[in-house]
Amino acid sequence: MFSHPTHPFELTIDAPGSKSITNRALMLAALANGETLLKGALFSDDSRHFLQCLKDLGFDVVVDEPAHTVRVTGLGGRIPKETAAINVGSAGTAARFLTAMLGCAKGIWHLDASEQMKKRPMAALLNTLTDLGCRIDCHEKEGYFPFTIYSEGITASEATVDIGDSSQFLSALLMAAVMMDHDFAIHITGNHGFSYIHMTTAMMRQFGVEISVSDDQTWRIPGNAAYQSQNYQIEPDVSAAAYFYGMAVLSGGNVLVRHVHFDSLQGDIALLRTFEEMGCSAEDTPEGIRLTGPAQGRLHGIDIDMSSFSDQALTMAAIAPFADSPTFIRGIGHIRLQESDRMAAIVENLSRMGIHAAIQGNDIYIEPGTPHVATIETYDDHRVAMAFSLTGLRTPGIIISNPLCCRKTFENYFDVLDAICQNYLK
Ligand SMILES: O=C(O)C1=C[C@@H](OP(=O)(O)O)[C@@H](O)[C@H](O)C1
Ligand SMILES: C=C(OP(=O)(O)O)C(=O)O
Repeated sequence: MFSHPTHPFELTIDAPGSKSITNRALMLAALANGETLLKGALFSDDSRHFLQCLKDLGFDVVVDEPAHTVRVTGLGGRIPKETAAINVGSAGTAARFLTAMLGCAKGIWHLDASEQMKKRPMAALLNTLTDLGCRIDCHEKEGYFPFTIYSEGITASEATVDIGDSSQFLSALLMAAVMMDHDFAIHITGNHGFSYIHMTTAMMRQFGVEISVSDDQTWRIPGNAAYQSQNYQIEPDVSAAAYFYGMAVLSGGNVLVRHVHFDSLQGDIALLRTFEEMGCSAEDTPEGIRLTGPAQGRLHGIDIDMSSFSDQALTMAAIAPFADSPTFIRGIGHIRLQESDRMAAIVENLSRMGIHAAIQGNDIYIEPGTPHVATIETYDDHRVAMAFSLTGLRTPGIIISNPLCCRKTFENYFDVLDAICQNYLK
């Protein structure tokens, strides 16, 4: 439950390590040859599952949580065990990346997941791996977790994958393709934002593998490619930082999140440019970006394609009612397939607060208004919980049901929020 800020926020704060970068770096480190030290790693349910999966596959992984580091000893593309059972929890990244990695490795692999992840799409990736020669037995429902992969390794030289449901399918295959010792090409079908694919190729480059792309349609990975072990600094999570920046937007104050910069690998950084268009100002200082919110009543609605930073659709939806004109969030149809049906979660929770919002195909329309007190149904979705905590800053008394679901990517978000609020709320 929240109450009204008494004065604008003036905040300098740290965000946890990036989930997307941590889980990519874990995969790249495991496939590199030798010891990689990851600094600034995230420790949350998603990365804890990835770490446990690597251990269950036999990798030597040493975690130092207080130091935010992980040491991974990679075996140059080899998996230590020939058969293993892993559980990816609710992490889409672990689910997709490790499925591709094991599909490329000779062995028998049993993969299980949380009840939430069992409902999320895997079929496009499983179809591609089947086309490449793997046998995959799904144990509950065709195209979903849990399943067993029987792989003899991959000898084919090209594959096609449909990324309409998730760009993680392509990211997974790109990173895993380095395990093959021949040239490999991946073609895509389906539409999806490319920001996370660009993150993948940028990180592959940082780990020493250069791949070529034709028209964002075909990716070629050279047969002699190999990841290099190294010391690697993980960026803070911009998707998590967005909730702190949202506090500046709604309180009219300013918030600086340390080490967040506009040259981030993370596409969600585009949210800050969007906030600028809505009336905020952003300054990239050596310490991090400082966002200053507009004076009360000066926040403008926006018509914005968020397909390449759709994790922030919920943040935008929580803020949009306070704008002086309607907001259109476009190109986000795929968020129906994430931790919850996020389009439905937006409309349902806004209407509980008396705000008119409507789904129009792949877009959402939100009218300005004054949200009233309501209980937010989180559907066990961390972003629903964290995003609507922002609405609570302007609508005292909002209740977030099951706030602990934030543990997926930001374990102590509500403790941090509480500590912030002590200074600003009456
Ligand atoms: O590759 C990644 O790290 C991610 C890709 C996106 O998922 P989709 O590609 O399924 O939209 C994003 O929503 C998710 O939080 C992280
Ligand atoms: C969609 C998300 O996660 P995942 O990596 O499980 O797809 C998310 O973090 O908003």
